Amino acid sequence: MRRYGKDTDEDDVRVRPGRKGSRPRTRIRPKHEDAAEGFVLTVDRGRITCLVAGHHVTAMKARELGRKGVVVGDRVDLVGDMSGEKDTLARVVRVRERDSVLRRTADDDDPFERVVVANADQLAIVTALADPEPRPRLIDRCLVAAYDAGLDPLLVLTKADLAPAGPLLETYAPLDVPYVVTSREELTGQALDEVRERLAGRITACVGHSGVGKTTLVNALVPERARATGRVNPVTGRGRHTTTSALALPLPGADGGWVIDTPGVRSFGLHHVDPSRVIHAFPDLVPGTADCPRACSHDEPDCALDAWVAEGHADPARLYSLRRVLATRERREGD
Ligand SMILES: Nc1nc2c(ncn2[C@@H]2O[C@H](COP(=O)(O)OP(=O)(O)OP(=O)(O)O)[C@@H](O)[C@H]2O)c(=O)[nH]1
Ligand SMILES: [Zn+2]
Repeated sequence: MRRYGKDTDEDDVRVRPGRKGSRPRTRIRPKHEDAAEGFVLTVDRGRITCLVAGHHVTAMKARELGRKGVVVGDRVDLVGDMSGEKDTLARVVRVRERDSVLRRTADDDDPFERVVVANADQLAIVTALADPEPRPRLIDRCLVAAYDAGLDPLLVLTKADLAPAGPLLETYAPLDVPYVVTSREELTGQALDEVRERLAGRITACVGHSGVGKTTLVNALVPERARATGRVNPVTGRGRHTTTSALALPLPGADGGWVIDTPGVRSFGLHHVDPSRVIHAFPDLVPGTADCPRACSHDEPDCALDAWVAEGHADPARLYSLRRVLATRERREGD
């Protein structure tokens, strides 16, 4: 049977002369069953670089995705030109369900959330011990963001050649946050191995204030980075203050894993954070909230935790630390 027989009203179809090989458009949208799976490495001005079957493919968002964002760490389905050759573009047609979302707002009054990274399971909070001076409130805010997103925090204290780590670590001891201390000189030796161990097999987002040595650290972890960045983002020289968009880099080694470098943050807005999720990062204190008033922020006079801790059920330093990180949700000058 001929599909476009003369006896149908196809006569009404005007075929433009000179358009060889043009076919009438089908109204049925393809279901993209043949879509390939990709992992988003970076997003730069609408260009999405994905890892697809071992090579880099540049893609755009398909219109059917609407306003749904695509961020680094997303697992996506792609169709179109998957050759990865220069000037080719594929289309991202689906974003798979995310295991986690790390969000931030530009500041606390800003209701507009930005998803920074998807699917990470660890947040490395990179802080220099000097130059720039450590900012405990920024660390606390990153901790809250990690707790809220369900990521395991990891403190990475850099520039140990400039100042000792002791005082800062004392502040964080009651929080039981794992940490590593590094300095540039050690980035070939044991400190680096320690970082590697912590990162192996995981998807780790790195955040930190600009200039703390995040890029230096990531470059040490991923020696092929220069090549990788050259391929992913030729514009970026990756010198000082040049990290402009988040970038996922594969960790060498048998366990694999990803490290995601993010642009330096000056602040970490926490408009979106729900205190009832933060308490779950303090499982030892959770039983003490049984008698709290409804929707207790655990940072208010009626909070039942004070009495419970006073009865000896938990270390007061833990409650103090919870309160301290919760208090960082309130904005202060310089955050
Ligand atoms: N003394 C000392 N300097 C370091 C160390 N690590 C990095 N630096 C220096 O600190 C400066 C900033 O390092 P980067 O790695 O570019 O910092 P960054 O955090 O990636 O900065 P952004 O790209 O702005 O986010 C550079 O001049 C580094 O050479 C260290 O362990 N000790
Ligand atoms: Zn409470």
